[in-house]
Amino acid sequence: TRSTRPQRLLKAVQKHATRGDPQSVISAIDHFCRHSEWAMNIGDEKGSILDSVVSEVNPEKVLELGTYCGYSTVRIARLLPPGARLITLEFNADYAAIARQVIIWAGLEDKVQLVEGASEDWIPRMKEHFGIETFDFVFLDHWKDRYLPDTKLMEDCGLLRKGTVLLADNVICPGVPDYLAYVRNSLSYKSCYFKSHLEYTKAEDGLEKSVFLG
Ligand SMILES: CNc1ncnc2c1ncn2[C@@H]1O[C@H](/C=C/CNC(=O)c2cc(-c3ccc(F)cc3)cc(O)c2O)[C@@H](O)[C@H]1O
Ligand SMILES: [Mg+2]
Repeated sequence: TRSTRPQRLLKAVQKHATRGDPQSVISAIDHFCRHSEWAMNIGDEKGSILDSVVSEVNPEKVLELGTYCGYSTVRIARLLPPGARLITLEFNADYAAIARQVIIWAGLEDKVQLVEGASEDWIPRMKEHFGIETFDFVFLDHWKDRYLPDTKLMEDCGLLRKGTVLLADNVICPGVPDYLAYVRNSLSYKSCYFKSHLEYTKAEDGLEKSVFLG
């Protein structure tokens, strides 16, 4: 049967990227998505904004919601200091299998823990299962109608501390209106918008950075 797009994306990584070189993995995926098949990776333009926020926060404990093929996982993990850990949640087994291979190709498997499961099931288990008290940085890029409920769940589970940074993809396209209204109106967040473009296109999109104030 015909291969899937994530399988073809992984093939492109294994063909064009150098094992152990995260930048070459990023470039191979961006080239594939720009010249062969569009895929819903954050991409190079918004990816540079992600890079700058991660570098500014310099987090020890990172949570990513929605791994997909692992593109943003690699972007984030390549910038983390030694000993820092990134937990990424992905409930689609096929995508998780591809992402595992992409992360290994980038040589970042020691910094990344890919958990195959749903965010709503695993957020409440971060403390007892992973020994995580609070996260320093959270990247939201899963189903758009889940950003808000999962943010409230992270609050309720005590996983956010004064200064935790949430960075949300796609706040314009496809859009996350309920989440945006919440973080922009809540007295518990200081929020700002980074205007950009939908990955590999000229359409407007952007990232919302929200600092939890406790
Ligand atoms: C709900 N709990 C969950 N727990 C664990 N993993 C979850 C998950 N929800 C979704 N996922 C996974 O995250 C990923 C979902 C991402 C959803 N993203 C989008 O829909 C999206 C869509 C677009 C998009 C934009 C314009 C357009 F015309 C078409 C698509 C662009 C993006 O950057 C996107 O992120 C998948 O791998 C899915 O299996
Ligand atoms: Mg996205």
